[in-house]
Amino acid sequence: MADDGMLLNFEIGDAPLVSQVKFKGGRWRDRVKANKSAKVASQGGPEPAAKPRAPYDPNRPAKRPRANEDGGDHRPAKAPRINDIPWVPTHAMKTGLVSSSLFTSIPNVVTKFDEEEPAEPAEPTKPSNAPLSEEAENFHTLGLARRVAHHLATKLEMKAPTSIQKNTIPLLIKDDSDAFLQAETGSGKTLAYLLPIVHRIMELSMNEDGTPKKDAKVHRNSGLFAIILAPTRELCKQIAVVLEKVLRCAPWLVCTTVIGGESKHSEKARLRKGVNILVATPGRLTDHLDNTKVLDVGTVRWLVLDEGDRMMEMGFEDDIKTIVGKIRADKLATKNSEGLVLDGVLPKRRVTVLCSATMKMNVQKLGEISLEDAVHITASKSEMERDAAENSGSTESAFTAPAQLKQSCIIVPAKLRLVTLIALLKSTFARKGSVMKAIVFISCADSVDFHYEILKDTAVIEPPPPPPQEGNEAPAKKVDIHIETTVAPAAYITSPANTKVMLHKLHGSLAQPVRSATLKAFSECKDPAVLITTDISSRGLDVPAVDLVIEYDPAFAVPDHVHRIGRTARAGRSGKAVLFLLPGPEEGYTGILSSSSTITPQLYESILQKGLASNVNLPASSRTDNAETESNKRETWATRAEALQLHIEQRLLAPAPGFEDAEEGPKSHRGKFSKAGGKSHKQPVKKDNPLLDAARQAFRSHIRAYATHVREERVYFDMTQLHLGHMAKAFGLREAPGGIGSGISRRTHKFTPATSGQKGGAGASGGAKPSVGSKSKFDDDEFGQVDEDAARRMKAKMKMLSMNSASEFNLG
Ligand SMILES: Nc1ncnc2c1ncn2[C@@H]1O[C@H](COP(=O)(O)OP(=O)(O)OP(=O)(O)O)[C@@H](O)[C@H]1O
Repeated sequence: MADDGMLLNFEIGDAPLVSQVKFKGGRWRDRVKANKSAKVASQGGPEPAAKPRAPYDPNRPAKRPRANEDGGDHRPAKAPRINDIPWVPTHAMKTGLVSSSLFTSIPNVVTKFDEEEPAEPAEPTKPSNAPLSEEAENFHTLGLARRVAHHLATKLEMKAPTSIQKNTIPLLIKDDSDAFLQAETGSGKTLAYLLPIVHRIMELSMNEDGTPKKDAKVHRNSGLFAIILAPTRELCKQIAVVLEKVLRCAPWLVCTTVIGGESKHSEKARLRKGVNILVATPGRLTDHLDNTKVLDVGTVRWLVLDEGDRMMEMGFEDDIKTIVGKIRADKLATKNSEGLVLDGVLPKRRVTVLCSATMKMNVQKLGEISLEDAVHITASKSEMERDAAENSGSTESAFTAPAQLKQSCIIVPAKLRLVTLIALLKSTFARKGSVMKAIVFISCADSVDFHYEILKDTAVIEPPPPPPQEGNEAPAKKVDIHIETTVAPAAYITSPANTKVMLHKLHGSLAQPVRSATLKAFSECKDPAVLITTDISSRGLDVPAVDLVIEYDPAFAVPDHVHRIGRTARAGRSGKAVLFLLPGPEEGYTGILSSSSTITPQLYESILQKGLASNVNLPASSRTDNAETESNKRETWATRAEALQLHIEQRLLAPAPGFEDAEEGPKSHRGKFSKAGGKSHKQPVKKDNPLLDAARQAFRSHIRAYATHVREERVYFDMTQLHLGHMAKAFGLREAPGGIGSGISRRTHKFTPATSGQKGGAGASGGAKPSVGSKSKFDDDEFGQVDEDAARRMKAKMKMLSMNSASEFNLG
């Protein structure tokens, strides 16, 4: 592929390469300039390193004095003009394309950085969501049957409960009140509500000595006792997997899911066979309650609403009202159809449990719909933490990130975002074993698609091996067709230590089997892996070994940020979270985040330096020789960043396959010519590279998504302050494409990711393309609230853009 060629040319600083450059085509001025620089380069001069460049000092204060303010220039040295760089990809010369500098006209960062790297605390921070000490607590002493406690300890390697489990389990075993469970991400809320439910259902078939009854054993047809609702199919599946593991100690009990994405017929068939615990998405359950007669909720004693606030946010309020109403309306059966007495062992009333790590205002509303005299159960906090939470007075601040999670932010100028992201991922995976899994959160599906395409290896996944020949014993390797377009090696992120890093993408516009298979692939990947995703992965997702979360686009609201970063540092494990912010108003955003946790600012320059310090960990396909040569040592991170950006821009501008072939002219012409007996007229038809289209679409969706930050936070995420031209650079584009204005006028903080086709998801977090079975996420009807102010600001922005169309990117 042409891209590969460019990757090869990305190997920089090799003199022999320069002498092979022949400049043809393009504008004559560019050819003359290019020939001049090639001639100079072939005579050994001027090398990038020879240019006067301010040495980079990572320890310098980030509050950068302006150039000459203190007699020196602390900004990265101006990168050489592209035509002066002898290793510039030949394609740029051929087509007369020139890149603008990444380091010019970038806004000042006002955040103050520590002069020195913050010293590591003498003692590592104590995890706040870890299991308690085994000596002090165990599951049996909380009231769980010995059989369950033993199963947890021996089969699931869980010997002691977490704090929220310790506080919830005894209460839900003894008491029949409604409950609101609230604890940090990764603190084990799922088992906190599952274990008491399983324990009490199991009790129906246990003797007093804890042995299973011989005759009256509960089986799958004994009744549906509990329904667990969760907002996304992924989360439902995850809950079902945990439940299945627990139920291995009571194999006579059965759980299943009704979540859509498969035929209703097969879901009905499973319900008909009988089920004791059902995990469902609200939309699908409502459908079954309306249409599936076999679904009898008379015996249901528990209704759990996991991630309740998210369900409200996704527009499931009406479904939840319907479900609660139908369950409550159905008379509570004291005996099941087989005459088994349920009261006394199971709760005497219908118990509702609401669950979340954060509490948005809509949880209160959900509480009003579903809870009656609920007990508020939280994880035990130290006195100091409780005081801090109370003193802060904020409703959201009580919900902090796990204490052991290390948070930092990078203030990156828009133009440098993409190269900084690549540099960060490269340095992250530079050492073997240090980071196994990273999640990158991006605001919309189109942008996820684009970044996946840019970061993946151009040679996608190995084709499936041929079927075994007769006599050939080797079993055929199974390749999951669902992940062919969502899992690929990551070309830019590899290092000599980690030569294989797998890239995954996930968003709500993908078909359900693809989503499930991709998540499974990420979760089970033995190689280091990166997941690029929308907020669809922010809630409840429990993937072991996620060491790093990168918020490349900030969350649309603070609670979403808390959930996103909570994908790491789970159950006492360590983890890091990095937030990308733009210089300017966005820098103030850390103020509202750091009321509950410390966020250390990092210099983007040091990220670039770390990630692009050496040439040897460039994409495998671009390496002609792994040895660190003298010439590539001379390169600086700034020129490497320029080269990387240029390379990406070139990939976008490379002609689409078939561009060089002359194509038939328009049909009408062809007909005319042939009728007249003339020669068939061929004319080249320009086709844009699909990657360029993807970049433009991603850019548009990104800008639209930017407008959907919650109203209170728009002071930090201010559309009017966004430099669209600079932002375009972060998508490998040389100028901002048009077409952003339409649709921007309508926005809402009730953005709804198209997570599953359960609800036609509107909004940015799920992506800016139509979800499965839904309309475009920016369709007018999808938005509940019209923001005329946003429309006005956007129009002004677009006007400004068209006035400045001779932007700095139109250099060619
Ligand atoms: N007692 C325990 N001992 C060890 N590990 C546990 C224990 N309880 C739960 N875990 C593990 O902790 C992880 C997080 O659990 P879970 O997904 O229930 O957290 P959560 O509080 O629901 O998080 P979130 O709010 O992000 O959804 C899981 O991998 C789970 O297996």
